[in-house]
Amino acid sequence: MTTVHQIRRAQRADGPAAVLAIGTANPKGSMLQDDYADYYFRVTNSEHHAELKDKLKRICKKSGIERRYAHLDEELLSAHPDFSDRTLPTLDARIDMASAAVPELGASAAVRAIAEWGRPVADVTHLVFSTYSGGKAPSADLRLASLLGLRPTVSRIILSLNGCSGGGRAMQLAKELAENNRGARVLLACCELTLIAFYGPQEGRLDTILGHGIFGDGAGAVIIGADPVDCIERPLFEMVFATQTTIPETEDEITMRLMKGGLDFHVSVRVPKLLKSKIERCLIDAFQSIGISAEWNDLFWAIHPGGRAILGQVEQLLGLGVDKLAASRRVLREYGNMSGATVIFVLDELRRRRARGEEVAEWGVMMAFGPGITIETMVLHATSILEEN
Ligand SMILES: CC(=O)CC(=O)SCCNC(=O)CCNC(=O)[C@H](O)C(C)(C)COP(=O)(O)OP(=O)(O)OC[C@H]1O[C@@H](n2cnc3c(N)ncnc32)[C@H](O)[C@@H]1OP(=O)(O)O
Repeated sequence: MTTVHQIRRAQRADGPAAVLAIGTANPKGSMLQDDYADYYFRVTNSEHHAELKDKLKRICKKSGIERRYAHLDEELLSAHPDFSDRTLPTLDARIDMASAAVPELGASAAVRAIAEWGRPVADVTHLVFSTYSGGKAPSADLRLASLLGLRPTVSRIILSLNGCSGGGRAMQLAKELAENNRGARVLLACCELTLIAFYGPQEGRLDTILGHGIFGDGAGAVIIGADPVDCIERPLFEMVFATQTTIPETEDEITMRLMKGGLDFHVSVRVPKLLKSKIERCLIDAFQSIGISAEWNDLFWAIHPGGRAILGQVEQLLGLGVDKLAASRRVLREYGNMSGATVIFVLDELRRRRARGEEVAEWGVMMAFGPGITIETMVLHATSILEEN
């Protein structure tokens, strides 16, 4: 007679979950960071806030960002001039706009990931969708499933308001799903559109200036599964170990709240230093848990580029060589902080570097940070197949 234990074993995958394909997408509209302060103060009719404009110019200059993408362009803003005033009730209109645009951009990224994966869309068993830009049910996950033609039995999960740790959280969840369900193929999509949180400047609200200076729009999609099918699926990164850590008593340091005028957010100036105080502990604990002793400079790094200062603090703390955070820096430079989607772009950049023959270590770490303050840490192993892609 078959035992429950045998059934359980048969239900689980044999090997670790792996990233099998990656796709990314951005809205068509983009802007050079050098032009952003002039644009923002002009379209929000805020030229009279001259000091705030100067501050935004300073932040843009020091941000390490060259270009950012946004769905909300001047044409859409002229149809919704009330978006510029955070005291007006615009949440309904923003949610309507996001409900269409978030799954559409997510689908663009997912189509690329699925094409690279090489298997039919009907083989997707689970969908994990993460966004801070939604606010209604059924959510973007259902619309995305319909846009892609996923099977009606696909198991859907929506993660909401995880902020910049959303991509890391979704990756860990997808790993658990893939390893605990033999044959599962998880489509992870993370799409963040700033239209939910775009409004004019206000005296005394300096985090509004910071946010408008660094956040951008983007979507990342990943196919995750264990026990890859020979000759069809090509694992890029094996997902070896994952943890989540919360820094105690920091719940007020990064916050988001849906208000009648859109998503209100706060990012304290202490964030880079608070992260610096905890990151090495997370890394030591992660590597000790799997019995690997790691020299930080012998790893590859996929750190969420939340801001130039965060990358600087991590680099200094860990004594990293000058090129170790190059993938994160490049993504920050070319797209800005796309919140939860950003780490997916960094993984994509790392595998491209390796495909071009640049040296990428065998073992590495992905880290993402969000409200909590939450630190998502995942130890990754780059497979040899990566070199042949
Ligand atoms: C949303 C999520 O869930 C997760 C996230 O990713 S949250 C976002 C995380 N990102 C951050 O916290 C940004 C980290 N900060 C940085 O990268 C850098 O400080 C920066 C690019 C903003 C500025 O670069 P810098 O080298 O520090 O320059 P610095 O001269 O010290 O600062 C420039 C200005 O930015 C201001 N500034 C820095 N951090 C700020 C913050 N959190 N809020 C408001 N203003 C801020 C400074 O006060 C300074 O203002 P003045 O010019 O008026 O003095």
